[in-house]
Amino acid sequence: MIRLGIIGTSWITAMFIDAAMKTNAYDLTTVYSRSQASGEKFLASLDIDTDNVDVVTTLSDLYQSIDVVYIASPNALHFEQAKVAIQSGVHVIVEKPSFSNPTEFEKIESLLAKHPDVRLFEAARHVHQPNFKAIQETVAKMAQLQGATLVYQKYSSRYDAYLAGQEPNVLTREFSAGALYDLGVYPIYAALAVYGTPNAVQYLPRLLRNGADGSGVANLFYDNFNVTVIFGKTSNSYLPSEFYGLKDTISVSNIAELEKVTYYDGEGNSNHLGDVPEENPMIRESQDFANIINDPTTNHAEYSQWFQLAKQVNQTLFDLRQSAGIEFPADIKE
Ligand SMILES: NC(=O)C1=CN([C@@H]2O[C@H](COP(=O)(O)OP(=O)(O)OC[C@H]3O[C@@H](n4cnc5c(N)ncnc54)[C@H](OP(=O)(O)O)[C@@H]3O)[C@@H](O)[C@H]2O)C=CC1
Ligand SMILES: O=C1CO[C@H](CO)[C@@H](O)[C@@H]1O
Repeated sequence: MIRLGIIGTSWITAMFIDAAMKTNAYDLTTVYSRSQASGEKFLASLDIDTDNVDVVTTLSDLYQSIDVVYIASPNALHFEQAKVAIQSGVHVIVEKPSFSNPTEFEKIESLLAKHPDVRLFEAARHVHQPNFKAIQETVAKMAQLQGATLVYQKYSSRYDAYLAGQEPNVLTREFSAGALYDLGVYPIYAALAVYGTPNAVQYLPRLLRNGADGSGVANLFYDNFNVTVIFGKTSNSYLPSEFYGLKDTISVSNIAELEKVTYYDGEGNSNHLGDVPEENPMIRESQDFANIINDPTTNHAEYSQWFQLAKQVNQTLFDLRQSAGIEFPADIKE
């Protein structure tokens, strides 16, 4: 069993733990929280046997007792927490977006080179779903690609707090957040996983009063087509995403959740691709990561592919941000 520790005690961590337990590959051993009380409260909220789980409040206590850490803290904290994990010989599963900028990513890559037995995964759950593989395989068969329109726009419960005058982490540049890094990362990941790295990018954001982006439209320019990406945290969209061949189209109900994937041929006849996803969308990624931790040699090519994709996404998010003049304090810390 892989000894799992976690950082971050919000709902997404509970979902990851549920997924990890369902794979039967992990054993939750340690919860890290800034406060003992909130760590214990989180532990008590889990629907699993937690008798042998410790709550700790320092990273050194966390990292001495685990094989892998799942990091779901605000984005700007990922770098330091992952760095110390790697230095401690602990594998890392870091939530999207993994790091604030390419400088942080490259520092992590250099550190990993000094710790060759340690693996780092970005938790981009959608690209591990069978329905995502169905999209990739179908696009690969399409004649004369014409690009895509990808949408992920979801009203943030934290936008209520913002409107009431507060500064929730996910809507601030201080925590390397905003619409592009929080939600845009899903369609950007999808575009790069399907089409590779774009030649050029452009981002037109709508900024909040604090300079973070609340919503926006991005364009990714490839040799023969463009990908338009629409995302935001200030309203809900029910538009599907689409990938275009010359006459045929793949329509996806939601590019992050991938509940329904439909193929339309040139005459408009449709058929469903893939399957109904599991209720917990993190099961596939946690299983994929466990396979690599348990057998790093056999699964090395797959690991390298994901790592390179994570690196390209990190660079693309940064380039998009640069094109819009959005700076994060983490860029200055470089
Ligand atoms: N894959 C997915 O579907 C999702 C992924 N995410 C990702 O998970 C990560 C966390 O997001 P989210 O839960 O919204 O983040 P939050 O702002 O809610 O913070 C998460 C946790 O981090 C700790 N924390 C909060 N503020 C601070 C701070 N100022 N300093 C240090 N620690 C802090 C808290 O844990 P404690 O108090 O116990 O220390 C908190 O529970 C992000 O990277 C996000 O992108 C988020 C939602 C869904
Ligand atoms: O990845 C994510 C998916 O949805 C959440 C909100 O519902 C986001 O805030 C989050 O970061």
